[in-house]
Amino acid sequence: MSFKTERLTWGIGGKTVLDAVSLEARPGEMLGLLGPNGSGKTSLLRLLAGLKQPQSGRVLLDRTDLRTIPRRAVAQRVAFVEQHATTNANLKVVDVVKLGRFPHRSLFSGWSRADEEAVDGALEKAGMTAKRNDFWHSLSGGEKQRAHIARALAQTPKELILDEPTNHLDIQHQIALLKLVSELAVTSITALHDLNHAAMFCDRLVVLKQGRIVATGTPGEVLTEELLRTVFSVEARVEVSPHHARPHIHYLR
Ligand SMILES: Nc1ncnc2c1ncn2[C@@H]1O[C@H](COP(=O)(O)OP(=O)(O)OP(=O)(O)O)[C@@H](O)[C@H]1O
Repeated sequence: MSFKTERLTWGIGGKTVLDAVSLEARPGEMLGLLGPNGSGKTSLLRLLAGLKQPQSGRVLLDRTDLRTIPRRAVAQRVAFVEQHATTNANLKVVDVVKLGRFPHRSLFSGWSRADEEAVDGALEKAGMTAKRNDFWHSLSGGEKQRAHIARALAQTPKELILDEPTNHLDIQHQIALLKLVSELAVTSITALHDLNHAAMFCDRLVVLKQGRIVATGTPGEVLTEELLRTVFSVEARVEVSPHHARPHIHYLR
């Protein structure tokens, strides 16, 4: 087991945003989190990362209640790239990525070869090696997003939480990022809006509607024409792609 939630409930201002959400991310899988705008994806990811506390229910990390695990121990294994991640200081890209090593370092340890290798590897995987010495403010939106991904990878997490990570990325980098995440030896939970990308790369999908899970399973099990109509309010035809054998959605005009 990796992440598991048990009847997680959270709300704000009298509104229930997440209603008894129970899910499990299996070790090593890429779990896609889908749902229309406002369905609760970001709220759920923030609960999983321990940035919000549930009003009832709990998050388990390898069978241990997340609330009982020290923050530093969580940070050593869980990396989270938020939807609107910002970095204010005008640091170089490499310095931002180095921040990912922070949870692994003690007060007395120097910068190690392992730290250096983690940073170099993360920059490479995120396609940011050529920009390592560029200043943050000189980056495009997509490059900033990739630098945040690199920082998360430098953390060498066992669990990776990504909130719409392909936002701002051109199509080449969207595909490259999703392929990278699907091939990493980590458990990942990724909120996505592009259902065809989710179908292509995720092992399993969880679909939220108004804070409740309405479907869980493989892309082939979940992405039905009926679900597209009732959850996403679109008419579509779903075929098995002859190219990658996953569902492919044709939206109808
Ligand atoms: N801090 C907050 N204050 C008020 N309302 C909030 C807060 N956080 C979440 N909500 C509300 O909870 C609902 C779910 O929001 P959330 O951001 O989790 O949805 P989402 O599925 O990630 O949406 P999107 O696809 O648009 O990013 C929304 O109606 C949102 O307005």
